[in-house]
Amino acid sequence: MTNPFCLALDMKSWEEALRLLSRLTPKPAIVKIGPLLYLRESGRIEEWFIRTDQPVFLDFKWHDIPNTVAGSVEAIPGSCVKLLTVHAQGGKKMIRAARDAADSRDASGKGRPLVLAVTVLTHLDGPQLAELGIQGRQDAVRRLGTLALESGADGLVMSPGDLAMARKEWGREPLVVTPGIRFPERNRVQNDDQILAESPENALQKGSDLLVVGRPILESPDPPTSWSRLLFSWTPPPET
Ligand SMILES: O=C(O)c1cc(=O)[nH]c(=O)n1[C@@H]1O[C@H](COP(=O)(O)O)[C@@H](O)[C@H]1O
Repeated sequence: MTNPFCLALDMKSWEEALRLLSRLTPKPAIVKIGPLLYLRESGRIEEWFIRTDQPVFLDFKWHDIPNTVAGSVEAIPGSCVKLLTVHAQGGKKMIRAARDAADSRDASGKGRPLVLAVTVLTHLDGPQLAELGIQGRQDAVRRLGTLALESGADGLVMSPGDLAMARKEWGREPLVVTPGIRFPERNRVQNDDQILAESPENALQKGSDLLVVGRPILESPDPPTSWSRLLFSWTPPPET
């Protein structure tokens, strides 16, 4: 990765997405495309997938029976998708099916997307988790994360508030991706649903490998300046 930043393209039009991307320097290491944009612009996105060399994080958070998830991974067009998501709650067999399908893409020359397992969604607070029968967020992240890593997931998605526990539990090795990033000095986004959000500085310091950032850039009155602010939070490693 050229930098530890993923831009979530959660907008309604593909033109808007391309226009925003063209204004950002340096480019995000990877751009995230999920249902919000894909379902509106699937035709153009699929064409772009075939010809782009921009790394893509395809975020459909699959949570289905193993056969359906494997078939969905196989169906991804082109070879630009480097990261994809499944829900850890889909269970061992589903995660393994996603990983096997990712491996078989590699065998057929399409490259191997890394399979990320979403542990506990970053909007779920204590009362909502209790309604789901889950007592204790970090305990659930630990349990689901271990299950996912043992089932072939390459990495985990979690809130930055879970990072300290994650690095203690699994060490530096697994790839950990964190949405829920907010600039403390300009923390308001519309309908904000992230709990345990952290500044980019804190998330990096606590050991996040990839920060997923959407609305703080998309809703900024000046996206290039907000993007520079984000980049400024990161110290590139010394060149060897
Ligand atoms: O898998 C994800 O990317 C994801 C998992 C999660 O638990 N929480 C979460 O917010 N996300 C995604 O991360 C992005 C966060 O966007 P902002 O809250 O606008 O910065 C959105 O595209 C979400 O779909």
